Amino acid sequence: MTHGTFISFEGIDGAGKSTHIARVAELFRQAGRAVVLTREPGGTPLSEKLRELVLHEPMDPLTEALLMFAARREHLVQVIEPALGRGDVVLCDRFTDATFAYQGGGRGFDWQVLGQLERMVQALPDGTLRQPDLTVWFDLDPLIAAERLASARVPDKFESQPAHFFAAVRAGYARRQAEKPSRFARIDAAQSMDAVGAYVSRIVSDWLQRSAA
Ligand SMILES: Nc1ncnc2c1ncn2[C@@H]1O[C@H](COP(=O)(O)OP(=O)(O)O)[C@@H](O)[C@H]1O
Ligand SMILES: Cc1cn([C@H]2C[C@H](O)[C@@H](COP(=O)(O)OP(=O)(O)O)O2)c(=O)[nH]c1=O
Repeated sequence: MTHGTFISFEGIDGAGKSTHIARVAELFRQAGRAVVLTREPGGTPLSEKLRELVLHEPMDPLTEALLMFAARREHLVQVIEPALGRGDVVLCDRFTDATFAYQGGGRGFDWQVLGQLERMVQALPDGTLRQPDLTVWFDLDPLIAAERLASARVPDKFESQPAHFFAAVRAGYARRQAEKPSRFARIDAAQSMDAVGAYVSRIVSDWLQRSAA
């Protein structure tokens, strides 16, 4: 079966993911690859409806985690798996690491239960687990992220959380990286936009070279 390339982009709100994803898409297109640019929660009409709910309605932490995974399941089946089957590059603004970081780290929801949901939702027919081939983690001090966001946009439910919530989310990402170090590329997102952009490009170029070898 053809297998494309699946890259996720992670980090606390305001770390700079959205700024750099379009540039990564361009790099792959220049290399002749078809690119699917998508996001979570979201990426299908139903998942986008679920996104509206989870980003704006207060709810119980289990309900929140289940809706994230429900949106993900739909996204996997409708968009991600077909694209990988065609051999495309899927660039996803957040994936399951965000659930571990936000619902696990930030909200304190049980890490093992999240692992069970992950195995249920991301199981492939051959019994393996769908995971990104590469996860680019924009790591940033929550105080710097808050300064950036203050002048950037109206905050949603998550973005209105206090700095200690984002410190816990950041710790959640660090825990995920420690569990799967080979999948993660950590970027010091406190650097200038140009420096971060150059580093992201280098990571992706290395990836292109490796996948062409
Ligand atoms: N390296 C950087 N230095 C300073 N400001 C940045 C940097 N990267 C992004 N920004 C700004 O910070 C804000 C949040 O960036 P964004 O890419 O939307 O973050 P995210 O998608 O991770 O939430 C935007 O106004 C963006 O222009
Ligand atoms: C995918 C995912 C996102 N989120 C949160 C993180 C973000 O605050 C929010 C939406 O992410 P994002 O698309 O990065 O927001 P924006 O478009 O405003 O940059 O959803 C979770 O809490 N759990 C998840 O599993």
